[in-house]
Amino acid sequence: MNAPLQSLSIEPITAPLKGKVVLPGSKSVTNRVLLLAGLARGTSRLTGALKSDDTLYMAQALRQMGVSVEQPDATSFIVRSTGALQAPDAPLFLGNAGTAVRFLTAASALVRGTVVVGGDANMARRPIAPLVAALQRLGIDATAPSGCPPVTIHGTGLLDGGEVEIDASLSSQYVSALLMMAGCSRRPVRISLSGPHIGAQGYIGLTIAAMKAFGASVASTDDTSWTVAPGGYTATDFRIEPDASAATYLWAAQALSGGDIDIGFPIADFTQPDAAAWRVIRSFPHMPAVIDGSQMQDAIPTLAVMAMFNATPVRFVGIANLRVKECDRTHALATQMQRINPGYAREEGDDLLVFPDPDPSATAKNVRIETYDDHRIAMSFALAALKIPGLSILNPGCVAKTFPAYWDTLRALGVRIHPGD
Ligand SMILES: O=C(O)C1=C[C@@H](OP(=O)(O)O)[C@@H](O)[C@H](O)C1
Ligand SMILES: C=C(OP(=O)(O)O)C(=O)O
Repeated sequence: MNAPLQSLSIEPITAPLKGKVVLPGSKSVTNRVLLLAGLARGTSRLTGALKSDDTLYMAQALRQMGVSVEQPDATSFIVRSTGALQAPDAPLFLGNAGTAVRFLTAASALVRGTVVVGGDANMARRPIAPLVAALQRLGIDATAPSGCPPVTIHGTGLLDGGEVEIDASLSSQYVSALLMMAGCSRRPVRISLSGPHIGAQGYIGLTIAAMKAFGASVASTDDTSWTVAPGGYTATDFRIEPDASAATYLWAAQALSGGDIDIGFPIADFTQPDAAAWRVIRSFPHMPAVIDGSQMQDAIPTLAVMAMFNATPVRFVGIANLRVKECDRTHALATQMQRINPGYAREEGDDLLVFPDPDPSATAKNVRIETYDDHRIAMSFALAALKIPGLSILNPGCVAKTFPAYWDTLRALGVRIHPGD
């Protein structure tokens, strides 16, 4: 086996980037429909799916719980299930996949027996206490002593229903997890928000749409409470749309290079929240002075790196929970920008301020960008390397979390990328 690459060095582009790319399937949708298919009795064919660390961890966990998950080709899963998840005989290891950990923590309440849900060292620092507390309020025996994974759930195989409040200000995934679990309850479940706000509301819409495709019924009067009817899920065939967060890197590469990149999917057809980033990217090099990232959080690394080349400074607000993603993204972005040029960025409370350099090509430095095992830090700083000479990206393999073909996709557009030391 080859040792993982230490770094990739990227040459600045000398011409606009042009061409057609194939985007990976949506991580968010793939992990929702994998779980829903696992909770549905019968056979579901999922096409357009993402095959990456995050979704393969989900698929493997479902197999451990008695679901058959086959991979007939590079973008499909065939899921066969009895509709009931069984207790696995070993802990579920889910890497740093937030969706898989949160969704399976709640779904494990439907299992008769014990499930331990955990991941890697980074995941062991990502908060899950609000979700565990909500499960406890529903009468489920769930514990996470550190407030982060691993979580141990002792289920009875039956969920009674009821009402539960949850503070989802740290992660909307807690609500999505409860909603999907609630579809398999014996009586209706009402979920309402107790916290001041929810990070990315659009992800709740994505969850409800996927649940409805699998036959569930969800009612909501506003954006703060939902009632899920009992009845379980019906197996179905589902076409997964491309990943909007992945699209942001290509949109940015197009804007930064003045190029023309065809992502093969109409922007208006995306249902994921990060598609909203397109409007900001399109405004480059006149991005707004203040960008609210609350509803497009995964696009912020892309937008922040673009802001290094904007005509005017940009302040990113509404990004407090970027600090509890794969790494503290606000700190990672500021620190790596400052290593390129100390004046590039500043953290102010939870805001990130980016100050463009009027002549970035003169910034030539030999900077090896630390990526903190975070795919989005690696993918976004690759965009900076298109403009600034001398940058290399450490641990480039971390893009496998959601976009394993990222480097090949850039190469196919003409970007010159070489193994570093
Ligand atoms: O529900 C989802 O699919 C996601 C929700 C967001 O996380 P939070 O809800 O934790 O902010 C996002 O950052 C993540 O990549 C995917
Ligand atoms: C935050 C992310 O992932 P997750 O929470 O699903 O691990 C992401 O993909 O940017």
